[in-house]
Amino acid sequence: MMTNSYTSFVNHSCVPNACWMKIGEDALFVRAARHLRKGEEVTTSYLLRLPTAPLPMRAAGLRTLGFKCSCPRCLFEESIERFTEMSTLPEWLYIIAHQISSYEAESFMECEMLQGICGKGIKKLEWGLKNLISLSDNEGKQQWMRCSFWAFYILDMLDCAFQRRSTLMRDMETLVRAVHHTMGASEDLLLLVRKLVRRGVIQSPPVEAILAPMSVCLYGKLPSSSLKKLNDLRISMEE
Ligand SMILES: C[S@@+](CC[C@H](N)C(=O)[O-])C[C@H]1O[C@@H](n2cnc3c(N)ncnc32)[C@H](O)[C@@H]1O
Repeated sequence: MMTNSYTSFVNHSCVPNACWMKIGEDALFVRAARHLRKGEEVTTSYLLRLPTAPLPMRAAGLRTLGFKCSCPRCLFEESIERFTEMSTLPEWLYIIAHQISSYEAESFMECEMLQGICGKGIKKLEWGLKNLISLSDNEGKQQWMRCSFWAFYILDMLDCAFQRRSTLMRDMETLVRAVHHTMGASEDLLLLVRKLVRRGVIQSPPVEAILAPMSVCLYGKLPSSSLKKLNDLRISMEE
């Protein structure tokens, strides 16, 4: 873990190996999001808004900071775009899907049109991932793409929840693992899954196990009572 004075030397990557941890106004930490190899460059995501988002949105965010990212995830996403055509879906669609899945999960059942579009997009993407990527490094790259479109996956999953509830847990686990693999953590996804557990849409014990590594990235190795206090503090600061 490194603190304020060193964090300004950390470069950006869309597949970072560390994440920011800010406590209060003054404390800024960079903490490892995965095991770091000796000599490996430490990177974080500079994208404060929607860091998990698809390539065009990440690129636009980084343009405002004055550079183009050439990390493996960006290069891969660019190379597969002409097959999946995911960027033909408008940016507002992603933003709305993200807002609904992150903050307004209560109303997810009322978004049939949006869910239909997201579902079609995801089917095309999954087809592309299965058929277009060489088998050698298929798994990791699939994870990156699922991370980029996690809000679409959530809407699609919840849309289908009543027809195939038994697979919801497995799909959710796959998605959380994909985001963890790519980014270390997404606080939005973490909060959403917790919300779904509270509402009884998915069951708690297995979810806790898959969320644990994300919680550790965001808040460190703290007991759940402290995590809750931190989360409550963050939410009350936003209100
Ligand atoms: C906080 S500094 C990072 C440390 C800086 N590279 C240095 O040597 O001091 C931020 C600047 O580093 C550059 N930078 C960081 N990540 C980059 C990346 N993935 N690709 C290109 N430039 C990057 C950009 O110019 C950015 O404005």
